[in-house]
Amino acid sequence: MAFSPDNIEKLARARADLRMGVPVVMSDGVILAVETLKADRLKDLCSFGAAQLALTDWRARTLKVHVYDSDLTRIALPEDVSLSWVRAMADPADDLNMPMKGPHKMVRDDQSALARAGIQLAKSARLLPAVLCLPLDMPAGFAHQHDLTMVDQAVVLNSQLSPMQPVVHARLPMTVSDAGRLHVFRPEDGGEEHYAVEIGTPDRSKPVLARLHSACFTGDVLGSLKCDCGPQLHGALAQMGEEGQGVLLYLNQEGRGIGLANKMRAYALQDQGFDTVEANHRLGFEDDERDFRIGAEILRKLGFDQVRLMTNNPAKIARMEGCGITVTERVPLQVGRNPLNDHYLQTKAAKSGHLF
Ligand SMILES: Nc1nc2c(ncn2[C@@H]2O[C@H](COP(=O)(O)OP(=O)(O)OP(=O)(O)O)[C@@H](O)[C@H]2O)c(=O)[nH]1
Ligand SMILES: [Zn+2]
Repeated sequence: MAFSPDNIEKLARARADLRMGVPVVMSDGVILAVETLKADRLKDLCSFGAAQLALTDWRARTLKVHVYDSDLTRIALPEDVSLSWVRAMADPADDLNMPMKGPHKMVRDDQSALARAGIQLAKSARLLPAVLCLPLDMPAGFAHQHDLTMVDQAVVLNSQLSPMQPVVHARLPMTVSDAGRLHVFRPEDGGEEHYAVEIGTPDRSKPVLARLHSACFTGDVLGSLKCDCGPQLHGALAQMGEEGQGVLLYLNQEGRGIGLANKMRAYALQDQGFDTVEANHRLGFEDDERDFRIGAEILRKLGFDQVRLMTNNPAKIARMEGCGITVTERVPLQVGRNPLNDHYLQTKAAKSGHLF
């Protein structure tokens, strides 16, 4: 292994830079995340050349802005651009008070890869999916001059998974079973850790009762009534305890992969009357941004390739199968319906195909 950081390690650095508001240089230019943009950096960026604001197609639809690049849109920054204008374009919090933010000058050349990679990096940094981009002729020189991290655009766009490594496991007696064991997995790029709770010693040659649980701080820890996550987490563990074996992956993919801050933005939009899917779209996200390769890889590292999957979500089954895990049976997990999450569960059934 080389002493210097490789391409995937540089991506992890770039994510940290974006979260601090520091620009990141890519193969075709430089980008800045809108969420962490500071006024002086916006001014500097504009002094270097004609910068653009890149938003996803979903955000563009909410703003009624034309989409020329299929999955994203690029808007030339107006001459009198201000930090508050840039933020209002990216963050839907004030859409209802301030619906019109145009007219806009669209960028329509075929150089959209920088914007696409920038948005993808912002998403993986769990920020709003919106970036400022400035195309550059000599990006390496620019990176060197300003002491910025430089990443390969193709590596961002390929979204290769950083391999998950087992860090440690230890016995964990729980109320549902005293034969519990917690495994900690860490991606090689130092990113977010994920956990596996193994109950009993399941036979690796047979399908294991499994649950892929996505973190929900509000539901799992606080007992939120807006979703069914807490009861699903505890219900799944209880069933594994009764059967004497099973594996529950606790995946840190909060908010279906958009992060807790963005999930709370979505909750604020839900208080304005939008449903769970519409709220994600107004923020510029797909309705489900989770990467199921992580769960599949952890299962394989634990020695499992066949599961009896506890879920109501057929898309989860398809995505696990797509990642090479055989789902021999769907085990329904219908718990925790209450008057405050009834509409949320109905929306999941109507729009995401959940089976309740
Ligand atoms: N973006 C967003 N995420 C939410 C919302 N409500 C819950 N979540 C997240 O949704 C995830 C719940 O996913 P899962 O319990 O795996 O649910 P699922 O994919 O619908 O499928 P099941 O296996 O049937 O539970 C957690 O990460 C929650 O934080 C919401 O309104 N918006
Ligand atoms: Zn939840």
